[in-house]
Amino acid sequence: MGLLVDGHWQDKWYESSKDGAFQREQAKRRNWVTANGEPGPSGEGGFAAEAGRYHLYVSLACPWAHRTLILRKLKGLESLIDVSVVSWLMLENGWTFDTALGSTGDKLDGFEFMHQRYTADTADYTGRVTVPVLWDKKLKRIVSNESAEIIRMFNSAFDGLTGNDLDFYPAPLRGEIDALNERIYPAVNNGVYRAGFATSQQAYEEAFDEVFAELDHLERVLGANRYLSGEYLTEADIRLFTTMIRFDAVYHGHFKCNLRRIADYPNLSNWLRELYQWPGIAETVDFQHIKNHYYGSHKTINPTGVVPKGPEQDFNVVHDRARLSGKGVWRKG
Ligand SMILES: N[C@@H](CCC(=O)N[C@@H](CS)C(=O)NCC(=O)O)C(=O)O
Repeated sequence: MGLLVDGHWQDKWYESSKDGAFQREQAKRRNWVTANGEPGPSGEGGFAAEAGRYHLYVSLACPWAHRTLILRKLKGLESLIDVSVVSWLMLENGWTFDTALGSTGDKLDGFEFMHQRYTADTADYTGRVTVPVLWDKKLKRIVSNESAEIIRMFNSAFDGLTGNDLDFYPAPLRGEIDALNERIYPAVNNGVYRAGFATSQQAYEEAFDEVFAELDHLERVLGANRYLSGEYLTEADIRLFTTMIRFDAVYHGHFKCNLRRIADYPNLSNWLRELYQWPGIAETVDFQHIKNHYYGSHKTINPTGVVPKGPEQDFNVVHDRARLSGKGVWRKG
């Protein structure tokens, strides 16, 4: 674990604030691929949607990268946007490339380290070296290293090439989806990390309480709604899914979020199984990478690197969500 300073790699664990709270760095590359190359909501223009032009770097362990893999799959982008999968192990060199356990190596340049991808973008880059990264092979630049924005690009920019009309961020539901994301990101997606990476009792307990208060709330929401925003499955569900699928296997133990398991929440666990069984989603889930990465890479939390064998889980068990009315994914047009 480390970061680049003026283009040089430094091995350094996260610095928590004075009160022991974990702080996640803001993503620094925020351009957008758009249908015709016009600028998106942030960054510069010049990134037009083209088949084969962009390459996605992911870790199968990482919940943020996982979102992008799911949207790539559900939006039919697999033949247009190829993927490199980093090693599950992240130690003193940060994310590295190998070809063990389904990792692919760096398919573009055969780099050894992910930080080389960042310095290929900017020779004197300063900041953390995170995944996912969307790379432009034509301009040899990072388009974006912000998953929340990469999934929005995938939702629309390539539609003219794929003909895929599924909409995970439909205009009439945007207010509701934004409100869900604004609650769920700090309390749950990042909340489990704030609990796990806290270096003081107080910071841990605050994060822990927020995680479970929000899960209790979501359990009630999913008692009345088939999906988070109602009858349609949206990006809000996908963003929550990648945290929920990891919860009982890693966040409950490794990040000490152990008040309850997701399996103990009837609505959340049935909703989780429905999403897991959604055509295409299970193929994006890799528990070997997930468990090995967290337990093996965070030596400050688990110095031995020993990976627990359990829990026993079967996400293919039938779910009960058809009792609530649902319309699947919104279609454009
Ligand atoms: N804002 C980013 C966060 C990505 C992120 O923090 N990824 C983690 C992996 S789960 C990472 O690469 N961490 C390496 C580091 O912070 O040094 C996004 O959502 O895309």
